[in-house]
Order: sequence, then structure tokens, then C-alpha cells
Amino acid sequence: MSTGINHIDEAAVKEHGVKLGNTANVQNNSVADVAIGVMIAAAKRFKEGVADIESGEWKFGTNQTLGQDIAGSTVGIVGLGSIGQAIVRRLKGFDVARFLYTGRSDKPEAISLGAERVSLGKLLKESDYVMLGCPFTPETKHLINKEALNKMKRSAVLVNYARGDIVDQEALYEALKEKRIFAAGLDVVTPEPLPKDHPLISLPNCFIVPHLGSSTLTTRNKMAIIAANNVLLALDGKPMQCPIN
Ligand SMILES: O=CC(=O)O
Repeated sequence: MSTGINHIDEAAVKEHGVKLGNTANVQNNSVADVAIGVMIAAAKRFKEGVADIESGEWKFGTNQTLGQDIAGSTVGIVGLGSIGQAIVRRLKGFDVARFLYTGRSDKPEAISLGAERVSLGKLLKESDYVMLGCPFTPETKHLINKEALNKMKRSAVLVNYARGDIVDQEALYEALKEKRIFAAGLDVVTPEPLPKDHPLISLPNCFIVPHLGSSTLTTRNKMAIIAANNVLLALDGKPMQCPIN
């Protein structure tokens, strides 16, 4: 019951002749909503705002709590898959000025979305929001490391709705602490669950939610139905709805 299959040992599945299917695509809208949710929360400093309210300090509205705008910004999507495309469609309503993306090949959908394919280096340098939506593979492990974070603008926000291991979290901690980037909004981390004394949790400019991407009743129901159908189809020797092998 997931889109990502990085938690499955694909070689073992193949070796034992086990049929594998996922629940791709039905969670695109829900995950896109959460990605934009954490993006806004990080950009507008919601974590510090909530802490102010809870402590009764009410610093809001002073220049200590200025956030970042989304209108007029450049948004860079690392991996313009179906979720990335749902994010772009939504962010058009926020008057984003420019969409960039990286990927192994040109996405035909990018033309109508008005997204330009660039190198990762250019995307990191020019984006106000860097959105991570690529699959986790050996090639994408720690794709966002110290060097990558150093390329980002000091005012930039990093958003991860893909997998925690795409980011080198020690490097992210340093970059956020030293304010080398503005903030991070994370729906995914490593490990999950994140221990409650994890350093990232202590940072005011790191907004984390516990992998909520697909957690709506409607989306989880759709996923459950696909998973159940996949089992029945596989038992009948028929092609699964979302086959991987
Ligand atoms: O992260 C969630 C999924 O892969 O479905």
C-alpha cells in the first residue's frame, strides 16, 4: 500500500517469484497538498509562530518573524513525476513566477505546465523552493548533501515529500542551524519514526510532519482497494492494476 517500493527487497521478490504491485497515482493529490502545506509552514515560520502562541510571547508581526513569499518565486522540482505535476498545477494559483525541474529525461507534460528542465546545479542555485519528489535509489541517496545545500540561496526553503534518505540530514542540520538556507519542510525523514531527541526537531526553522502524504480517508481507501484487487488479480494469474514485476 504505497507508491515507493524502496522498503521491498526487489531481488528477493524476483528470486522467489513473488508478484509485486504498488498503489501508484491515487495519492498524487493528497501528497501534493501535504508538500505545499509543509512548504508554506516552513516559508511562513509557522513552527516559531505556534511556539510564540504557546509560550505567550507573541513576537509575531515584528521583524524577527518575517517569512518568504511564494508569489513571484522560482520553484524547482527534483523529479517531475505525477506528484510534482500536481504540485505545479496547484502552485500556479499562488502566482509562482518560474518552474524548473530536473530528471533523467524531458517530461512531455512539462510543456503545458510551463516547467523548464535544467541541471540539478542550476535548479539549486536559482530556486527559492527546492521540492524533492524523486524516487529513493542508490543514485539519489544523499543527493542533497553539504555541497548541494551550499549551492542553494540563503533565502531558500527545502521541501521533501519523497524519502528521507535523499537528504544528508547531518548536512541539513548544519545548513539550517547556520542559516545557510532559510528553512526546511519535511514530510519524510530518516529514520521513521524520528526519535524525539533528534537534532532536527530542535530547530525552529525545520518543520516536520510524520509522513502524512497519503493520510486522508479517501486516499487510503483508494489505496486499500487497489492493494486488495492486486492480490485477487495475482491469485487469478491476471495482470495486477499497478504491477511492478
Ligand atoms: O510514501 C508513500 C508512498 O510511497 O506511498
